[in-house]
Amino acid sequence: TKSTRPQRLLKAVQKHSTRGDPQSVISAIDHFCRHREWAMNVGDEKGSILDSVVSELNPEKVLELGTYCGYSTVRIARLLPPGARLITLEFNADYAAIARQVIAWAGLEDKVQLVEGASGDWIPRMKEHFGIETFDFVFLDHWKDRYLPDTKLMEDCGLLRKGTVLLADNVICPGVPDYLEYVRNSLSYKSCYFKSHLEYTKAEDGLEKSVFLG
Ligand SMILES: O=C(NC/C=C/[C@H]1O[C@@H](n2ccc(=O)cc2)[C@H](O)[C@@H]1O)c1cc([N+](=O)[O-])cc(O)c1O
Ligand SMILES: [Mg+2]
Repeated sequence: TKSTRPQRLLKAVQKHSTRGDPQSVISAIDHFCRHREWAMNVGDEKGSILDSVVSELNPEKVLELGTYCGYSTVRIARLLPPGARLITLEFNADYAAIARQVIAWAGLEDKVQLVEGASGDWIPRMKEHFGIETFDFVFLDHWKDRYLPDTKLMEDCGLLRKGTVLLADNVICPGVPDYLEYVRNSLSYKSCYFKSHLEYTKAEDGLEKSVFLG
């Protein structure tokens, strides 16, 4: 039977990158997506912006919504200090199986906990199940109609503290208008837009960085 795109992406990682070398994994995925098959990774251009936000923040507790094949998981985890933890939520079991192998190939499994299921089910369980008080950094890159409800859910569950940074992918393409309107108009957030391009294309897209003010 025909392979899936995530399976072909994993094969490209195993063929063209070095085990235990996260940067080579990132480069292999970007090359595959630019020259073989486009895939919905945050990509190299927006990925550099993601890197700078993570490096500046040095977060201890990170939540990623939407693992897919683990590209941004590897980008973030490779920058985390020792002892820092990244929890990444993935709904699709097939994507999760590929992501686990990409994360392991990069040698980052000790920093990453991939949880299978829906964000709406797991966000309310972060405290009792993972012993998380609050997150320092949240990367939103899952279903675009879930960005806003999940942000409100994180607020309601007390998972955001003064200074928690939310970074949202795709605020232009495919777009998340309700989320943007909320974080840009709410008195609880200081928000700013990082203009960039949709991964591996010339179309405009960007990241919205929103600091929770408590
Ligand atoms: O649609 C997009 N992303 C949706 C991602 C969804 C991912 O989040 C997971 N999830 C995890 C937990 C959940 O609760 C729900 C879903 C899904 O199982 C999937 O792995 C998208 C589309 C384009 N595009 O150009 O079309 C570009 C992008 O950068 C994108 O991110
Ligand atoms: Mg995206």
